[in-house]
Amino acid sequence: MASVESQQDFFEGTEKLLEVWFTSSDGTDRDLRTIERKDLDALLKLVKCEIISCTSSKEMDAYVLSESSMFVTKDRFILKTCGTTTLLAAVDGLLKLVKEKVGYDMVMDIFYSRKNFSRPELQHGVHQNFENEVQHLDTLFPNGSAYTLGRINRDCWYLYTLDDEGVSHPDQTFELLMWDMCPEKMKIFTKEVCQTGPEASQKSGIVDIIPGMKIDDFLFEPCGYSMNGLLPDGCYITIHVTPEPHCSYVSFESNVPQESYHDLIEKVLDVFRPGQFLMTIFANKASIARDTHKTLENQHTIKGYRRSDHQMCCFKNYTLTYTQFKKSAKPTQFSRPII
Ligand SMILES: C[S@+](CC[C@H](N)C(=O)[O-])C[C@H]1O[C@@H](n2cnc3c(N)ncnc32)[C@H](O)[C@@H]1O
Repeated sequence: MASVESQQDFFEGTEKLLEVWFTSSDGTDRDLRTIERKDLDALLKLVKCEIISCTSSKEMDAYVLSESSMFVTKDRFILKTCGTTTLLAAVDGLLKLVKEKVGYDMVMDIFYSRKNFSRPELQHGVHQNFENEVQHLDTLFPNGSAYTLGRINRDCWYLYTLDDEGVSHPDQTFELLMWDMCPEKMKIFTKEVCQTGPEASQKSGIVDIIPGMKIDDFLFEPCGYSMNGLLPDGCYITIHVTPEPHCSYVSFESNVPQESYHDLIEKVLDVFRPGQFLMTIFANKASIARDTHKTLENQHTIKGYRRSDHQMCCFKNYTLTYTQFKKSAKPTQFSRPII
């Protein structure tokens, strides 16, 4: 069996994340889950990934993919893919498929986002830079808006959205993207330490992040881990781990509504112990998370981490907080000698 250290191939853990909300002009009741499996497989072929497994709750079908995850509800489609997948190659096909097979004729809202890649030159087509991704999306959505948050010469996060009135019922998305991971924690997500996804979920403490989840987890050979966790009322969490020390990365995403994400953040940090992380919280006006940005504004430290960046954006219907933290072991040097 190859060891993790010997696997020197670079893997881009950073995901491309697409969320599309659909509606119909005639108000008829429709359901994206009526799309047939063969059509989903064909769509994912365009992205260069495939379905590994599927679990369902009353409100959603959740798929673990060879490169991350996909979630399908009545009116929302989420596709999250990592590596060198070509996610945006599927958007046009998705819109046509949904119109033809489901009958939705309108996009209510779209969110495309990602962190900056470690090795953008390895990406294919439009994914090598955000400007090209935006140009591509602009051909499909005449009213799209594109943003960059964070430091454009360091770590940043890109967003494309419609900035319309959009989704009116409570909606929120919380993401923690982590890198420079603790090597000991990462070992758990290798076949040297665990044999299966469930063993890795148990040993790492992932099962305890939110008790009572219906978990679908997978441990890759020789390393790498993906999971979807389903909760009541259409809530989910999804976690993806790239444990290779030279490119370690973990993502956590959830739509659980919380007035404060403080406890959840601490639990996730305890499980993974990243060197650095960035966090985004989207909440619309109807969400109980709509005021989290107020608490986060004054939060300069979290459990041994110090804030390095913080921004807040107000869209028509959503507020978005972007914030970045680093392990605060070394004091920050405020001045530099002139050389
Ligand atoms: C699919 S997973 C999770 C990726 C995720 N976006 C993340 O947060 O890191 C990627 C990890 O699994 C490993 N892996 C092993 N076999 C793989 C395969 N067939 N496809 C994708 N990743 C694989 C990669 O080397 C990497 O460590």
